[in-house]
Amino acid sequence: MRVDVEDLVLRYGTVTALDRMSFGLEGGKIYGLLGRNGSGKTSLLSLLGAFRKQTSGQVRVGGSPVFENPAVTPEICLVRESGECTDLGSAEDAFYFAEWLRPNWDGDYARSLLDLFGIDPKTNVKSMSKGQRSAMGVVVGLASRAPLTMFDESYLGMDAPARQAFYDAVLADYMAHPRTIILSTHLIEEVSGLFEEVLIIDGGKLLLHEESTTLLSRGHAVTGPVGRVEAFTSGLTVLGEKTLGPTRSAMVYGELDDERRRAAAATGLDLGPIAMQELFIHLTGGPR
Ligand SMILES: Nc1ncnc2c1ncn2[C@@H]1O[C@H](COP(=O)(O)OP(=O)(O)OP(=O)(O)O)[C@@H](O)[C@H]1O
Repeated sequence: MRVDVEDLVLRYGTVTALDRMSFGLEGGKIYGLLGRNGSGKTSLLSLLGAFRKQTSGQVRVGGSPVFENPAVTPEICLVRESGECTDLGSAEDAFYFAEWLRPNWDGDYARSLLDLFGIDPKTNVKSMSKGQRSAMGVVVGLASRAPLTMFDESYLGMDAPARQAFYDAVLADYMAHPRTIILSTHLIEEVSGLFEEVLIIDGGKLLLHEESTTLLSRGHAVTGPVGRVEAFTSGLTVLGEKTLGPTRSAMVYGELDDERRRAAAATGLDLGPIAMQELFIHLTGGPR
C-alpha cells in the first residue's frame, strides 16, 4: 500500500515535531524508520496511523487522506511501544476485538504466535510483564495483516530470543503475505537486515530515504598496515578507526571509484562493508 507525505507539519504547542516533511513510499516493502531520540519517528507514525491530525500538509495512504477516514483506517495497523491491548481483558479477548476490527485478521496465526512467545491466551493483558505486553502488541500487529503495518519500537521490551523470533516472523509472514511494513527502531544492527529501504529523520526533517543497499554501499572498512591505510584514507571522510599493533582498520564514508578500489588492491588493503549503525551515527551528527 502506497504512502505519501507532503509538506507535513506537526506542532505540539510551540514544539515543531515534524517540519515540512515530504516523501513517497511505493509500498509492498519493509521500510526502516531511523532517527535520534526526539527526531519525530513516533509523531510521524501516529499521523500515518491516524492517531493524530497533522497541523498542516498531507498524509495519504493508498491515495486517500487517513485522519477520520473509515474507508482507510481498517487497512492501517500501528503498534506502539506501549502495546495496544491493555484495557481489553485477556489475550483471547483482545483477539476477539481484533477480529472484529481487522478485515484480514488471522486468528490461527495469532494463537500460534502467542504460543511462540510462551503466552497463555487466558492471561489478562494488564497482568502480563512488560515484555509479554510488547509481544502481545506485535502478535496483534502481525496477525492483523493490515496492508500498512507499522511497529513503533513495539518490540523494545522483549528479550533477545523473543525479538529474534519476532524478526523471523516478520520476514516469513511478509514473504507469505506481502504488504507495507514500517519498523521504527534504535536496535539498528538487529533489524537492519530486514529493511529494503531506509528513512532517516532528524529534527523533524527527512534526512535520507534510499535503498538499504545504496546506503550500505557508501560505507567501507579499510584494513591494512597503518601507513598504507593512512595514505589511502587521506582526503576521505573517516568515521572512526582502530589500530592493533601494525594494523589499522578505518571506516570510510563515501563512494569509492574504480581507481581507488584498484589502488586499495594494489597496496594490499582489504576493503569490506561497515554496519548501518555506523552510517546512521555519522549521518545524524555523532554524539550530542
Ligand atoms: N505530546 C507531546 N507534547 C509535546 N511535545 C511532544 C509530545 N510528543 C512529542 N513531543 C516532542 O516532539 C518531538 C518529536 O518527538 P517524537 O516522540 O515524535 O520523537 P521520536 O523520534 O519518536 O523519539 P524517541 O526515539 O525518543 O522515541 C520531540 O521534541 C518531543 O519532545
